[in-house]
Amino acid sequence: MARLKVEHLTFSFGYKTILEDIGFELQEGEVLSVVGPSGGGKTTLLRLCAGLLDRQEGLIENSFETQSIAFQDPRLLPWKNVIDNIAFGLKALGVPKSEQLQRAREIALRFDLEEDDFDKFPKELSGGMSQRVSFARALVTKPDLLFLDEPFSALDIGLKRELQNHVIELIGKKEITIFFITHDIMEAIRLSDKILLLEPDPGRIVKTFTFDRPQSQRDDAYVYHETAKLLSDPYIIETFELELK
Ligand SMILES: Nc1ncnc2c1ncn2[C@@H]1O[C@H](COP(=O)(O)OP(=O)(O)OP(=O)(O)O)[C@@H](O)[C@H]1O
Repeated sequence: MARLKVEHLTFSFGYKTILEDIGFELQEGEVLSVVGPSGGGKTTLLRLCAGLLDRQEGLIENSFETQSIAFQDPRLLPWKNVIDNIAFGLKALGVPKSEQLQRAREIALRFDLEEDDFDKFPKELSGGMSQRVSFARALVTKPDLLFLDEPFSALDIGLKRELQNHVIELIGKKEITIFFITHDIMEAIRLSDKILLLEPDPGRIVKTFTFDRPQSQRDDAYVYHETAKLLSDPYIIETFELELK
């Protein structure tokens, strides 16, 4: 079974220690979230795990065969239209052109992009549309491991729920493993099997929360209840510097 295993990971930018002695395991089919305050090192951890930054101390073992990443900022190629942006990863995998276009169109429609939008270039798209294109591009290759760096944070509530539901569908089919970073505890509870709480300066994992109920059965009542529970947890209160009322 594939897994991402991290042990005693410590990382610095210059003289500043950003992450200290991080350890966790993400098993195939699981969703693991990292939550914590801004600047705590979440993106740095994701970039290390995805191989975008070189490891300094500690161990990272990633045995997933394929992976992709969706970032908060869509990072579309400005000279390619919607469909070619989505198909870009398939081209790199050597998928024939006609199949690239067919798969890109299918996923674009599933993400509620319209035929009229397919020929548009990134500068002609709204923020929400760009985000959907970016998300479609990450998923079109059917990666075994998906890294999500706050991909929903700039979206309106309707669109956020829609994309989250799409992720929940994939999770239900056990088709994907997800490493997810977010500021949003409610979002993390909706989607995750496990949440790691990252305390800043230097970034350390101070607590792990686990959720047994399948994501497809987490209704609003469950999510609100679990959120309220987490928001009264002393580690969450201290890490996010929440004031008790
Ligand atoms: N390339 C870099 N060079 C130097 N310092 C960096 C670099 N990238 C990030 N940092 C610093 O590392 C720390 C952690 O940043 P990181 O982006 O990982 O945090 P984060 O928890 O993802 O924050 P946010 O939630 O705001 O995105 C910050 O102090 C940031 O200024």
